[in-house]
Amino acid sequence: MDGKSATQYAAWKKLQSLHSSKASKLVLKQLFESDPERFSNLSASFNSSSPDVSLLLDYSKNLIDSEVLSTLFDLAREAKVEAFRDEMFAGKHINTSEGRAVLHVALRNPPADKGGFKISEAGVDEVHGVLEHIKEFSNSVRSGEWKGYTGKSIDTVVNIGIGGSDLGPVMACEALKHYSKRDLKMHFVSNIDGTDLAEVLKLCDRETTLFIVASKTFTTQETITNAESAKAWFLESAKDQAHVAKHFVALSTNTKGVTEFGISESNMFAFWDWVGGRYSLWSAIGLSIALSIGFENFQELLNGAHAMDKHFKETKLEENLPVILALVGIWYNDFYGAQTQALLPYDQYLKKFADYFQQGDMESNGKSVTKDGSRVDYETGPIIWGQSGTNGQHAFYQLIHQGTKLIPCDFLAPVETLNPISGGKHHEILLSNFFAQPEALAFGKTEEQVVAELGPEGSKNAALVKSKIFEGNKPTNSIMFQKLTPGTLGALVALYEHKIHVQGAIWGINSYDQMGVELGKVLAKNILKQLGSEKDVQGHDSSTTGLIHFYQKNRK
Ligand SMILES: O=P(O)(O)OC[C@H]1O[C@H](O)[C@H](O)[C@@H](O)[C@@H]1O
Repeated sequence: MDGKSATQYAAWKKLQSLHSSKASKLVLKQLFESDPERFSNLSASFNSSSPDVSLLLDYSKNLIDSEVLSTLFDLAREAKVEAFRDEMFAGKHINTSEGRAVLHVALRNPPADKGGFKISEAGVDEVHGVLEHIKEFSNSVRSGEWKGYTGKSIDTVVNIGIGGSDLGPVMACEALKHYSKRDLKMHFVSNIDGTDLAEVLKLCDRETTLFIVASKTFTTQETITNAESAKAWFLESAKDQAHVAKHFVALSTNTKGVTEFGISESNMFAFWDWVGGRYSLWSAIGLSIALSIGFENFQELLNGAHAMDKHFKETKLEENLPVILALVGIWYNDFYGAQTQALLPYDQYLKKFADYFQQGDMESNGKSVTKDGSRVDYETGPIIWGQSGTNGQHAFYQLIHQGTKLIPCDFLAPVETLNPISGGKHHEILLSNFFAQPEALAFGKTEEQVVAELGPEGSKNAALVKSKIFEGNKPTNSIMFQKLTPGTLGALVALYEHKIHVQGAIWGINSYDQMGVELGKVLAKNILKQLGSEKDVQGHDSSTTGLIHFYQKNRK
């Protein structure tokens, strides 16, 4: 914490020596054989006041024993994870490079008289007012009361935003489609590539479309350009600028930018600089989610996240789900040299979950200097990737099972499906795969088993035998939840948010800035200016100049 290099911790050094002395002995098959209670010893649960919102985390299929695990918890204590967590909840400005608090937890915090945490920071007392605004507005659009410029109700919503102003709403709208108002079509435009907007506009009617311009800063080139083009498209038939008020709303912290764009303050949903873009789906940025699933469901999403916040804040480290995920992740990331972490939800509604946490995790913990500016001499944030099961099985699981890389995987699945078609047959098949894959990864298939299967004749082909061996001992976490409700989704997202927080705390980095996205933006602005100029491009290396010349020569 506070910029301390993780390698200085005694527990870190002990983990290094445990890895050197034990790694080859941490064999899942033997670990399970030697401890019949391994599952109950190495699983933990999260429960909330809502019976539907609960999670089981089975972390027994990890390359850990009690000594490794207790040393990992020692590391968390030495890195003062609990104090750092409490500082976040108290509103301390833990985003030190930008001098900001980090308070996405305040966005889902109930009022203090209803059991909420006490958080003192400017703007926190405005949270419930903005939620009220979201409620009124989403109710009026959903009921048909909100009318477009020709008096028709809204039937299409286009969210224009990128990064955190896109990925959260996209992921949550997809995840909660079951609860959505089907006659309100939702579209998301993010890319500056004109194709993104052009293809969506083909599906829209100017009289019945609502555009949500979502941008924390309201300066993001992609979003402002897309929003301007959408406004021009709208005005082609609406003509009168005054009609914009019926069809454009903004979600932002930048009132000046919003009003300059031509959206009145009354059509603006505010949030605050202590909400990071990748942590903003709980804020006004979630307006499209509230429009899609209704405000009550949106509130349930917040409640589920708050329940996880309470769990994270109040549960001892050894039973604390985000802490366990974080520590197990560090064990592979920093001691086994694993580069990536796969998120594999066995729930089609969660197909965007890994995409969402690519930004959540990689923008947060993709850092190489500690908070005090020292270069780290260990690995920080993992590469996050994945897709929904069983599709992934037929694409990339081969490499996880038999490739040369160690890929820790998190498997997630609901006990109950929201679509029990064909008498529940699909879900049983889905879950049988969810159970089978971690089992196969952990225990593999030995040469003896392959030989027995192939028989004496088939086994004469030694290469074939080798190709059919599964070494096993591949680590996984399995997370089960009752069914994908808004509350469950809230809890799951908050679980991974806090995992990221704990890892960042141990690595001593600032998980809450994103300076690494700036350089490319600045260079692109400069090149854009040069592309429009008569003069030859200046100041680039020969590769960049060559590419620009190629483009200039061939553009029509
Ligand atoms: O919401 P905006 O201000 O438009 O920002 C959109 C995105 O811009 C940048 O890429 C940041 O790195 C992201 O964290 C942010 O979510």
